[in-house]
Amino acid sequence: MSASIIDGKRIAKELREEIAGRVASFRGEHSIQPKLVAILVGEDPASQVYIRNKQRACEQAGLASSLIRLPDSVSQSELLGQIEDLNQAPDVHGILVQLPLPEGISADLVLRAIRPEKDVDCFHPENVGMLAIGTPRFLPCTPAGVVELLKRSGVETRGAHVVICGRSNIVGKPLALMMMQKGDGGDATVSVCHSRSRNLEELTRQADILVAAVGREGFITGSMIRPGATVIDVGTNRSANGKLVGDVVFEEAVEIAGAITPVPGGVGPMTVTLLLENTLRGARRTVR
Ligand SMILES: Nc1nc(=O)c2c([nH]1)NC[C@@H]1CN(c3ccc(C(=O)N[C@@H](CCC(=O)O)C(=O)O)cc3)C=[N+]21
Repeated sequence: MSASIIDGKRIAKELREEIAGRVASFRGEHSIQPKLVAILVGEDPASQVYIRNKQRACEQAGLASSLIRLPDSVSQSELLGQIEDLNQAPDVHGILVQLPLPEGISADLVLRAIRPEKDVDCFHPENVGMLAIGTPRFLPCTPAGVVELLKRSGVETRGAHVVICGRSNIVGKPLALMMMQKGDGGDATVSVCHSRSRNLEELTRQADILVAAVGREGFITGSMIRPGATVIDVGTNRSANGKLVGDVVFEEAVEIAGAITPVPGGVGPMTVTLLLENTLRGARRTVR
């Protein structure tokens, strides 16, 4: 048996074209070009890939984007000053500060400094709170990308047991919130596993949908997957040979799963696409 491959690249392209259409009509109606500004501190290689793809995607969808590069040595207060300028700028609708940040800068403080109405990552505590109570302002890009990918590949989440490996604030935790929510793309029974979980394999084998969001190459092996399950690989790890790899041992998993996302070409392109959607949403707010 061999799993069907969920083509994130193709699905992201489809969604991107839809967004481009909506951006065009928004621009026509309001004469405003939605704009995203990303701040990159230092030279994190994973962030470089993300930034490159983001810039290109913005261009293709008709969004304005710019990148502010700051040196590793930048002080926290300088960074906060930059953010405040962007908070005030009327032509900026989305602000994204690339993570991880260098030592000596508090990510917590920085993320709180971003004006919640421009927080296209959905990392600000106010936006996380709104998501948690079911009245989201933005949907966080990677979790929303996962939900959209499942929806568009016909994987039913309603009543399904979703097992998420990883409890980060960026992926595991918000994805759990979204998938347990009432309604379309949600209504799942959600379990969240992490490094302290006992009998991990016993838990993952119960999954109808298994999400790997651990950040460790080779973490999910074939024996952890129930035959026929859908496997979503959120990992973006840099392998020893320089290649981008996920958390799942793909060659094993593809023989057991019913459907599986590859890395690259799975969740990654969806993350970038949902960022475009959020930037448009940020711009919409200013005309309402
Ligand atoms: N504030 C913040 N928000 C983030 O969402 C965030 C971040 N910081 N820091 C870095 C990580 C990493 N990340 C990726 C997103 C897309 C791809 C992506 O497009 N991957 C493609 C392309 C791979 C390639 O071009 O080689 C793929 O998997 O097919 C990769 C990595 C977002 N992150």
